[in-house]
Amino acid sequence: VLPPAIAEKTSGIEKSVWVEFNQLALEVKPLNLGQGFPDFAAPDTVRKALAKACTNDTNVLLNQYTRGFGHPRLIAALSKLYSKLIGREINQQTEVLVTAGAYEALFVTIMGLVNKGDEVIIIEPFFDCYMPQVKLAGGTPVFVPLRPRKTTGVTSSEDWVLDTEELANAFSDKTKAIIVNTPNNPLGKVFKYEELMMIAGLCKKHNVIAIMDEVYEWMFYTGQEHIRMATLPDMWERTVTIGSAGKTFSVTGWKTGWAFGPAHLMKGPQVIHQHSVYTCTTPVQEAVAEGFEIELQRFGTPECYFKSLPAELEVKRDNFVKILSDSGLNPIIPEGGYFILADVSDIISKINIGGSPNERKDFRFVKWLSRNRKLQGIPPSAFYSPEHGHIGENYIRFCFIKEDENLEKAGEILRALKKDL
Ligand SMILES: Cc1ncc(COP(=O)(O)O)c(CNOCC(=O)O)c1O
Repeated sequence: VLPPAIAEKTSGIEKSVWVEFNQLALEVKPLNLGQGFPDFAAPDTVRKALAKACTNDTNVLLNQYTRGFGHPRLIAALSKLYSKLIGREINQQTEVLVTAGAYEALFVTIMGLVNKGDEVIIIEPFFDCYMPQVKLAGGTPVFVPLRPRKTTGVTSSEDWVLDTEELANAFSDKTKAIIVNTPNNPLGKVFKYEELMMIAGLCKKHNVIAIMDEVYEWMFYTGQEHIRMATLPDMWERTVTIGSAGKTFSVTGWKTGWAFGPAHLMKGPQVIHQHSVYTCTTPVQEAVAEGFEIELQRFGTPECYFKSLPAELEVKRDNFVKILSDSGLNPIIPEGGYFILADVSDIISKINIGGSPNERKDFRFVKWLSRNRKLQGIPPSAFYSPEHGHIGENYIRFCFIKEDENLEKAGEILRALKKDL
């Protein structure tokens, strides 16, 4: 008899939408508008910086271990950038932690702050790892969904709002933290000042920490602005902000992220980090640091990558909204991020998508579309709790940080599907 293997703490969190649908993509080889990464080259600034770091004959130690909480050059760049954005001096030694992607920043923050039995409020739709990470920390996730105020005609992520009473009722004396993702994946909602102030008020009233997932902080479109919770009155001391080099510089394969906040909130995450990943890749951190130094030089100009990328994405977004509308899918126009949800209930009602009845409609539809029309998205109900999955299951999520020709190809596939129905 073999010893009992998998740890009990993994029960209930075995599934991962990324594992399942990346496997499908490998099998089917569809046009993949599923997982969020660009299908075009990353900016030369950081690519050249990485090549230089790896092959630097004067500083050969760039291929060896660096400082555990973050490579000094990157910590300095992050502190300089965010001190400017937050409007306060961020201490390089105690208030910034570099991690293996924002994924790890979320993990060490939740593991480092949440005690067994603590409740953590998660606003839906949410980046799927929040729930399993809260459970691994022994916490209890409490879900509060954004709900659409408007579902007919052209809609926007702005139409998806929190019911303030429902949110207020979710707080209890056990609530330790609330996780807010703005700009939001998969909706693309950019939380407004008033919405963040409402959340901040509840955090202060119940002495709750705000864990802000801001990996899409530069990707907001005309008429929008990204407001940082840590800048709101009396919120610095109770906010941990999380960022991603993968999203900021379009290098998702580099798996480098960060968390920053007051020293008393960073201590726990640092302890978890030092006993798990301990230190992140040195040459990549060197290259990301150089990337930030370059962008800080030209900060605010149209050439700055933090401006040029969203400008390029907004054109892609508007083109893809038209492609979806022309194909009979009702898009929710995102205010930010690089994903778009489209209502597919009309299409689903006209085809036999098959699949097992205990699987949500959107999971079955995404598999059907990938296998039968070689176009892959992601099922949005994966970004909901089981009880609220019905809110997302009439949609499909597409990623539009893709070459224009690939977005056009997706349009051809979808228009052909509409014709066949
Ligand atoms: C909100 C959010 N937080 C955190 C992360 C993780 O960031 P990183 O890649 O830096 O670990 C991501 C990356 N998402 O990409 C997968 C997808 O949705 O297709 C994210 O969207």
